[in-house]
Formats: sequence, structure tokens, C-alpha cells
Amino acid sequence: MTKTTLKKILVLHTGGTISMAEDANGHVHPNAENPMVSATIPLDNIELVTEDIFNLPSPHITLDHMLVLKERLIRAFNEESFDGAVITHGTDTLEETAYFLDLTIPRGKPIVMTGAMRSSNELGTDGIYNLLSAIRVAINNDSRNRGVLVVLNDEIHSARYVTKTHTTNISTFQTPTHGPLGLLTKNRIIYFHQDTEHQQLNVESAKGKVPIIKAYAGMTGEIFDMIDIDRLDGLVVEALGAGNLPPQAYEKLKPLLSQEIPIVLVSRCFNGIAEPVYSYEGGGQALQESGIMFAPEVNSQKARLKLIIGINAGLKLASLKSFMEN
Ligand SMILES: NC(=O)C[C@H](N)C(=O)O
Repeated sequence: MTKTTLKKILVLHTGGTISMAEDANGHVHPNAENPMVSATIPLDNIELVTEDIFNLPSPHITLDHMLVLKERLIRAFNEESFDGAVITHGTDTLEETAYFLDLTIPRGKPIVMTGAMRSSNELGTDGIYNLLSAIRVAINNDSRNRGVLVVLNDEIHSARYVTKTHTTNISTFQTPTHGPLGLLTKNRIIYFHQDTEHQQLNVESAKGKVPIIKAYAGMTGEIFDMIDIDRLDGLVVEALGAGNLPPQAYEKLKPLLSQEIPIVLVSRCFNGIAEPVYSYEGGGQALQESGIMFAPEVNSQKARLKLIIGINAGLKLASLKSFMEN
């Protein structure tokens, strides 16, 4: 008979729809008592330690909350011998917290994030099922060294690529271009892909003014004139296609580049990888040659977090560029 060892898992509740309930008017809001705390999890050989670290809708989550989560997880693994951690979180900004933790905590023990699209007392609520799935993934030995994982609706996604794609559907979390890392079946956890390693930086702060600006047809770039360059720490531009800008918008970025403000480019396309392809005016080749950094496989909200982490780690332009481009 094989002996199964007891796994000690830390469950951190942060709020979101998974912790909310619907009232008689159909309005969904947070509760004083988090219904997930009393949820029955039908799994053997686990010791669950549950903490209500926050009780916030995820649009209220800031980078300071992410830093608190990071510190709590590092302590849990280094000093309290936890074998893994599960975080419940609102879905609106779940991908950002997941990526922040992925970039700041060294890989090793599983960290799994989950949430719900239907609150705790709604018909067809997905909260407890997703929590159970996340715990199953966290206790699975194959989940080690994969970075932060996002588990909802029987799918396992990597923090770097996953994104919320639908306002209400329970299959909202998708990984464009690559597809999920793995799946949960009734009895198994199956991984199909291995996410590639990337550099982690254990920052103590996450400060900085880094807006995101989206490109569009006919963009003249006047928006860049409205930015107070002296207060700006960096900029993320959601460019067109493979990574191109209308010529007038590109012109307006030149003064920022000459002041050594880091500018990071991502594509506004849902699928694919941003790279310098075109040599016409405003094309990706010219943008890269002028010093704009390409963040090839992340969306703008994740590129922004990565840039803030790089800046707070004290990276100067050349090392910031290699951090952002890998
Ligand atoms: N499904 C959800 O959790 C959405 C909610 N607005 C939140 O992110 O807190």
C-alpha cells in the first residue's frame, strides 16, 4: 500500500465574487462572513489553514495589497512549512495579482489562484467547485516549479498568459495563443505544457506612475502632450498589430525617449506575439531602434506591472530592457 503524506495548504481569501452573495434585489455585494471559510472540502490528507487576509472586490486591490500577499506567501513557505498555497480573488484583476506574485516569488511550491463568476448563493455558483479544484492542483506534485497558476472551470493557466475574456461566462479565463497549461478531470490533474522560466525580482515596494495608452487608427498622439513628463516613471503603449504606431503618435514619443523614460510596447491584438517587423514610419523596426522596449507575450496590464517591478528593483535602462523583453 502506498503511503500518502499529509499536505499543509495555506488558503488566503482576498474577497471578490467568490466571497460575495446576492440580495433580494439581485445586487451582489461582500458579506461580513466569508462563505468560503465554512465551505466543506471533501479531500483527504490535507491540513487547510484559512486566513481572510482581505475582503475586497478586486477593483479595490492595489499593488500594496499584492506586496502584502507576496510577503505572506514567502513567510508561509520559508518559516511555516506550508506545502502550497491557494488564493481566492475577484476575477476582474485576478490576472494582475497572479502575475505580480509570479514575478516576485521564486518558483517552487505551488501557488494557485481562483475565483468565481457567480456569487455564493446564486444558482449554478462556481465558487466552491473552483476552490476545491484549486486545492486539488495545489496538492499535486506536478504543480511544483510552474510559477503561479490560475485554476477555474476545470482549466489550469499560467499567470503570465491568462486573461479574463468574458464579463459573465464561467469559462472567462483563457490563455490566448498557447491554450491552458493543463486540465482537471474527475480524477486527474493533467499538464500538457511547461511554462518557460523567467526572471523573478523580490521587490520591497511597487511604486511609480506608469499609465497605459492604447493606439487606434488616426491617433495623433496629442494624449502624450497632456502627460507631465516630470511625474512620469514609465509608459506602456498598446500598439497596433505586430507592434506599429501611427506616424504622428510615434513623433510625440520621441521627447519622452530623449528623457530616458522607459516606454514598453505590447500589441492590442488578443492573440500572437509583438515583434519589430515593419520598417515604414511608425513601424515596429523604427520603434525598437528608437529605444522602445517590446514586451512580447503579455498584455498591457501585465507589462505595466512588470515595468513597475523592474523600476522598483532599481534596474537601469539596459537591464530593464532585457527584463522586459524576456
Ligand atoms: N467575478 C468577480 O469576482 C468580479 C468582481 N467584480 C471582482 O473582481 O471582485
